[in-house]
Amino acid sequence: MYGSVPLIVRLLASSVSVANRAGKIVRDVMSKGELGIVEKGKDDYQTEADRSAQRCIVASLAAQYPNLKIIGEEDSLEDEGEVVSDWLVNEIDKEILKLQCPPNLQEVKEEDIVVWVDPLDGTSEYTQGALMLKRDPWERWKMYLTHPFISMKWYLSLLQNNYGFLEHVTVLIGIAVNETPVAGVIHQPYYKNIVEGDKKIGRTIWGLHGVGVGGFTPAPPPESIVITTTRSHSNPVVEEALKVMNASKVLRVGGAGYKVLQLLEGNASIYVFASPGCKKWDTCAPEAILSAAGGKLTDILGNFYKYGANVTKPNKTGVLAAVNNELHSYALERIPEKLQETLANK
Ligand SMILES: Nc1ncnc2c1ncn2[C@@H]1O[C@H](COP(=O)(O)O)[C@@H](O)[C@H]1OP(=O)(O)O
Ligand SMILES: [Mg+2]
Repeated sequence: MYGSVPLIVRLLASSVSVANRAGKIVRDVMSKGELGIVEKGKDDYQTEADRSAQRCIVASLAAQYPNLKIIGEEDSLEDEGEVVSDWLVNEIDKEILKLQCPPNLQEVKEEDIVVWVDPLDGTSEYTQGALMLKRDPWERWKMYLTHPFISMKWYLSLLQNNYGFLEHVTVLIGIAVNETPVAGVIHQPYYKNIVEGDKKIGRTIWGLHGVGVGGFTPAPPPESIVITTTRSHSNPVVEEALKVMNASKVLRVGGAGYKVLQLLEGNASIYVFASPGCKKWDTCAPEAILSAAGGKLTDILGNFYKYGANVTKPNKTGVLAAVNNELHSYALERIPEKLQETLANK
């Protein structure tokens, strides 16, 4: 039906609609209250929301674009469980379809593309948010006792943080062409919005190389250096890389998607994470959107990651990102060589 629209624009338009549906699944699982938390590895968890949202995204895109290579965080699920028809999205965002495709992307074919999917980035923030949504203190305490990974100190800090960090949760769909992220979607299921006077929940941010970004209002970086980094996966090397930045403030937030939003919305200047842990599905969509806005996302050594179908999944050498080249160079120059070597040899 939209065959005259170049593939990359159609795929981005479909991804926006699919991410919106996945975001609703994420909220529905939370409302039902049964998260079904499974421990995948150290500090690495999966919930019913991750599983269901991934099924929705992968099945919906595969049905419309059968020759795409799609790689998702929860790929071991591929053949398990049915995809209810209500999760199969065939709508396509009409506003995105109107975008003018840049000449260098007009001939892209499905075979040139890898789609990287993180159905729920910020799983720690999601599960801790669920805990904090239990308004009845006794119910909350009971859930805390069965929750896998929160220390008492952290529990108390969550209580002080106005019931958690659900805005940090995102759904990420990144589109890489010939190994480079060129388009992407970051959906925030818990973003609180006012649209034409009505309260709305959720928003969807997109980016396309050569076109730009949409779904939010970009803002220039803060006047002094503000760093954004992990709140749940820190270690001494991560802290060392923060110290050398000479920052006026450090924003510790969850998820790679939400950290890149901090850069795009002018709340932070640089995203620094000097550790393995992030994977290609965490950074593909954020990198595509950031670079469409004129920014740069690399590893801690200043090298771009590649997003082809056969690359290794972990971003072993960390993340360094900024809204412009100048801030990226500022940060890169400050990372000690020794620290770069430590990560490169991990
Ligand atoms: N040590 C780790 N183990 C598992 N996932 C990690 C680790 N470090 C980072 N991540 C993933 O990278 C994202 C950004 O990290 P952080 O929030 O710590 O800055 C996280 O949301 C998490 O993705 P996910 O939540 O999808 O599992
Ligand atoms: Mg993630």
